[in-house]
Amino acid sequence: MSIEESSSAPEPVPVITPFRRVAVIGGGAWGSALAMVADRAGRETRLWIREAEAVAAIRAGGRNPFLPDHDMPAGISVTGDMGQALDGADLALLVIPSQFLRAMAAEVERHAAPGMPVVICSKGIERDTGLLMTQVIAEVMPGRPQAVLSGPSFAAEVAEGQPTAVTIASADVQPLEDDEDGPLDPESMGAALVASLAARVAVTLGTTSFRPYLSDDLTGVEVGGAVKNVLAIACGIAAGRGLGSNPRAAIITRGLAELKRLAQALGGRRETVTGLAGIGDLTLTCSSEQSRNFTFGLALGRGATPDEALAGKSAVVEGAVNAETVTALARRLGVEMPISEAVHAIIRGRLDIDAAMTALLTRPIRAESRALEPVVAIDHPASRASDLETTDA
Ligand SMILES: NC(=O)C1=CN([C@@H]2O[C@H](COP(=O)(O)OP(=O)(O)OC[C@H]3O[C@@H](n4cnc5c(N)ncnc54)[C@H](O)[C@@H]3O)[C@@H](O)[C@H]2O)C=CC1
Ligand SMILES: O=C(CO)COP(=O)(O)O
Repeated sequence: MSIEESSSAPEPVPVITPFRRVAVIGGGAWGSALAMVADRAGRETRLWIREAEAVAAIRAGGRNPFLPDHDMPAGISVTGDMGQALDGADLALLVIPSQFLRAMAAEVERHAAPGMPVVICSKGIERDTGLLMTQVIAEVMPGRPQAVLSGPSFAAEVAEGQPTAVTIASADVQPLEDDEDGPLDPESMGAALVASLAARVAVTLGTTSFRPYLSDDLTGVEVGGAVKNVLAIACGIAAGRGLGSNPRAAIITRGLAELKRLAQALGGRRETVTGLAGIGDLTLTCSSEQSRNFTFGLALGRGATPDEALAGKSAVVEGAVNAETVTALARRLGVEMPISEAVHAIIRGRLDIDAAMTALLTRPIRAESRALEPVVAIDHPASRASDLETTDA
């Protein structure tokens, strides 16, 4: 820092008022952990759980079967009554598996106060429509302010209070000055970010162990959360097949290229992909048996069928459904996502794992970066890529 800078008057620190009453809608592992975060941050917290048995278990023994190794703090009020959970709430966190969010959000809309913002904490794309979760919410809760919370955050570690960093994005980050004539002014954008819903949610949930970063790129954040689950299955499959560290690094890196292409095709930004909700969450879930998506892939790689790998599990494996939703969306947009395609084909039983690996490894040889023009594509000497190209649904 220069002498001139250090002697200048300090910038005024903006005061942001946190939300006081937080309703967490969805009491699976992640909703329960986020309720603990809100409680630790000093917010009046209510947790709505769909399963009456889980509500009863918490009331009787203080533990949620969805997060069985952690005590629910007594300060969190747990209920199976949506109206009660939302009564007086000034913020709701929606923590519902992606394929059920539409139905649950419609119920939230019936009980929520007008203008109460919602924070989407689910990671996925809707199967029937191909819509991102923000688009689903815009349809079901029209006009309601919304933010997205995502990033590398295993529920159990958050419940333990392990240091965790997440991204919170909201769309209300408009430049304060008219910059139609030129590039965005970073100062203006920075000021807008501080005044955004994302910032208010961040001060509502931030603690010494839970650190939010702010963004205005909802699309980039959402695509990261949905695609990393599919790639975690790919890494699990490779591990289950007995493959080592080289293949995992290749899947993560080339998977990130797929994630980036899809995010950009949908209007998301490249720097979001290299942030917590992109590469951060991708590396977490691709390298840990704590991930349900990774362990699902592990079972497939060891020879289980998808049904066998999912049997008897109440925990959601978003990537098992999202392999289909992600690849369908990518095809519609003309985006190449060969690893995700391979995962989808394996789950559907259209391609066996060895054939998928060979097909991926023998795709045409091309420049690592598509930024290099013209894009070269040379036939691989051992080409079997046609296996992948014929797996279309
Ligand atoms: N568990 C984690 O570490 C994290 C999970 N997430 C995301 O949070 C979302 C919720 O996941 P978890 O809390 O982990 O779930 P979970 O696997 O712990 O529990 C399953 C959840 O699904 C709900 N559910 C089951 N059938 C339903 C139906 N028909 N309608 C509505 N809800 C139904 C249950 O009530 C329960 O909340 C997912 O999108 C997941 O990707 C995001 C970050 C971390
Ligand atoms: O999203 C998660 C961590 O950020 C949880 O991943 P899994 O659903 O694969 O367990």
